[in-house]
Amino acid sequence: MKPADQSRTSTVTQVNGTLCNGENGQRLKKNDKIAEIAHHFGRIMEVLGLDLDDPSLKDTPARVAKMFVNEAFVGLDETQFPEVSFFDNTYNFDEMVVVNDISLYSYCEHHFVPFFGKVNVAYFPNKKVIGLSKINRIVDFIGRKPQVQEKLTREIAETLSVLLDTEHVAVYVEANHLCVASRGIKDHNSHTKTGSYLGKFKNEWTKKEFVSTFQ
Ligand SMILES: Nc1nc2c(ncn2[C@@H]2O[C@H](COP(=O)(O)OP(=O)(O)OP(=O)(O)O)[C@@H](O)[C@H]2O)c(=O)[nH]1
Ligand SMILES: [Zn+2]
Repeated sequence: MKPADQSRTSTVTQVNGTLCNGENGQRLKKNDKIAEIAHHFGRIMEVLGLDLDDPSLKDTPARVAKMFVNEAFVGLDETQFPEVSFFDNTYNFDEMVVVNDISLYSYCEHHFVPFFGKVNVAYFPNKKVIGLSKINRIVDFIGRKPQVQEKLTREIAETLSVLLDTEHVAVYVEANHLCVASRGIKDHNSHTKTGSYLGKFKNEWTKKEFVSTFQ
């Protein structure tokens, strides 16, 4: 099941048989998106004074465009949301399930440079239990688009809440932002921590039990 199946999310539009994100007027097929981005990225390189005839640089515009659409920003295309397998909670497990240290790669929407780190997720199962690796896949997918850490944290929590049909979800993200570390203030020691606590996790004791698994 994909969250696009749920009423909560749907910015997807069908264009010429291909599903694209329609929110920003980007009603293009995937290959047209790649061609368009390659054209504009090539222009950026030219404006910067780079030689597009250099054998090492000539394929860079197309390479970057493919990377943006298929990898770095694939999370903008909801049709690529990972397939998720569920299992009936026949054993009636109603304790906290925690997954720690999920790898995260994302992009700052202000500077278009990466931020990356770790995500911790917990939930109380309702009628469904999710395959463990699927939580990592969902975090990876939601990470792969330009955004701020606060929005990312909340989106992971809300998506899991819908998919798992439980209001009891917690997400904690710790990340290093290259826009802070490699430019601007150039502070490579600081990192940013954000949490989203839904349902029972608003209770201080429950939140503490979750936080104690990684701090
Ligand atoms: N709240 C939040 N801010 C972010 C995130 N990623 C980047 N930023 C901040 O977005 C802000 C953009 O500020 P601006 O003043 O417009 O940009 P800037 O002149 O490049 O700012 P400096 O980074 O301070 O050089 C910066 O303070 C960034 O640190 C994020 O995930 N969450
Ligand atoms: Zn930034």
